[in-house]
Amino acid sequence: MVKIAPSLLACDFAILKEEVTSVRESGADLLHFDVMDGQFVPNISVGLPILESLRKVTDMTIDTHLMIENPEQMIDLFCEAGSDMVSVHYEATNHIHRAIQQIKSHDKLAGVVINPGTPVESLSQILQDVDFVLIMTVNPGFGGQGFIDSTLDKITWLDHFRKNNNLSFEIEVDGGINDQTGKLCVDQGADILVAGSYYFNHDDYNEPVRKLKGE
Ligand SMILES: O=C(CO)[C@H](O)[C@H](O)COP(=O)(O)O
Ligand SMILES: [Co+2]
Repeated sequence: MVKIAPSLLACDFAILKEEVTSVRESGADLLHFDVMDGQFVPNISVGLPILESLRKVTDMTIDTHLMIENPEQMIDLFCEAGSDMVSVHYEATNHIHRAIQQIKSHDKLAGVVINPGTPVESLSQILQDVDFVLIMTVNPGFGGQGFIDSTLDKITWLDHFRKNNNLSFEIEVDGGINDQTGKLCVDQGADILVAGSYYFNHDDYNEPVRKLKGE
């Protein structure tokens, strides 16, 4: 069964605790936490103080997506602040193995992310070492953008790669996910669907979870 990860970027931060309670009750599986530094992406979002507060009010798995330059400088802090999963962009570091090992040294699940313009084959040397791969299906930096169809082939490629090499990393997708694009991704082998605007635009959060899970 596919896992659903609402992206808190689209929630109402003024009532974060209530939002997180509603997300849990909706049957979602993970909390996706987007960190933007204004350098790697042209936007700034939330950081360590919000993550620490979030950790205090939920036992849900927190999936931290670091859209920041030089992630090695911040990985320890984001692990210690309460993340359960941390992903770093392949494009943001010259030393992806070091960054992945740094996350794992905290006993956290480690993921690598690629932008829509980055070929998925670039990941072939790191796939043995990661717990999950995050395929960006929009250019990162903003919620509410349209799904880029050409990213679907990357999911297919990853699904074949893991089967052919007996690997068990999960495939997560992020950006422009709704019930239709979500189904396309799941059909290609995606295991985790991140949904921001589609999820939080519903009055009843049970509905997007049901639809994204194809129920
Ligand atoms: O990483 C992200 C943006 O860079 C977000 O997770 C993503 O955009 C979710 O928002 P939406 O579902 O509205 O596209
Ligand atoms: Co994200």
